[in-house]
Amino acid sequence: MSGISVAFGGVSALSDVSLTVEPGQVHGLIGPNGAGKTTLFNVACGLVRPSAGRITWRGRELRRLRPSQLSKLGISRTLQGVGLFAGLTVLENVMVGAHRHAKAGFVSALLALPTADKDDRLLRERAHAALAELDAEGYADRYPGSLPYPVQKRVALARALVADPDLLLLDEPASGLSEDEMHELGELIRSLSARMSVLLVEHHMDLVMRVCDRITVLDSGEQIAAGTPAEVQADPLVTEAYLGDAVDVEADAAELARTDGGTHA
Ligand SMILES: Nc1ncnc2c1ncn2[C@@H]1O[C@H](COP(=O)(O)OP(=O)(O)OP(=O)(O)O)[C@@H](O)[C@H]1O
Repeated sequence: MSGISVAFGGVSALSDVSLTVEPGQVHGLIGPNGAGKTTLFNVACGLVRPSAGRITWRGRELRRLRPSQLSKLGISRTLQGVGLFAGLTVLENVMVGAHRHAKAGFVSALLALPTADKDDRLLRERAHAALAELDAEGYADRYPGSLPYPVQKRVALARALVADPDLLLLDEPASGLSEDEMHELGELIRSLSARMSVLLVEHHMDLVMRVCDRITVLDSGEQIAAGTPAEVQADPLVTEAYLGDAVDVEADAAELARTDGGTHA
């Protein structure tokens, strides 16, 4: 993505931001609250159309990227939250992610049309394998709503991985996870980079610093730094941006303490 700008109702959310995810690398996107991370992620997914800038994928410019094109392009994503279909089993949810590999298409496979038998078997095999990789195969026949949140997140990741993407877009995959689960997620993301590129939007700084090859830092819609984890950590602009955020949080807490909200906190 290069020179990306986005404005919501005339208010600038991103201004001239450029970011390249190199093949086989994990690229982190960080920044304080409201920095524009989700907006840039949504541009990469085709959910937000930039007012300026270019999106290029494998040397070809994507003029009107739509979310529905992503899987054909070899791009998978997980969004904040989990977004699983409540009425489908875990296995069926993951099969939805594999549909680009089915000749007859997922719908005919789900309806078990005779021509789709072979596809159906292949889809199931792929989905089982993806669940096994995420250590979630035991939940294949369960419905998402009955599962703990961290397991739902693993299923959502399996659904993204089953398509065997070349680029995986992850929006806050560690939210709601325990320390141990986050550690496992870090190992998984590192191992994935052997077969795909990853764009990782994440608040947990230790995870980002551990797994990323390169990091882009946004603040108030502008790119303030980019480089290796060590370079970014040593950049005074980055420290300043995060300190500003910490001061804001402290000021918010002080404000809250002065109001009724504080007495009930
Ligand atoms: N749909 C929208 N309509 C109007 N303004 C928006 C919209 N989405 C985001 N914004 C604004 O754009 C700016 C960037 O928001 P964004 O959610 O991308 O930041 P972020 O870095 O992901 O923040 P956080 O870490 O809090 O999730 C913010 O000022 C936000 O209020």
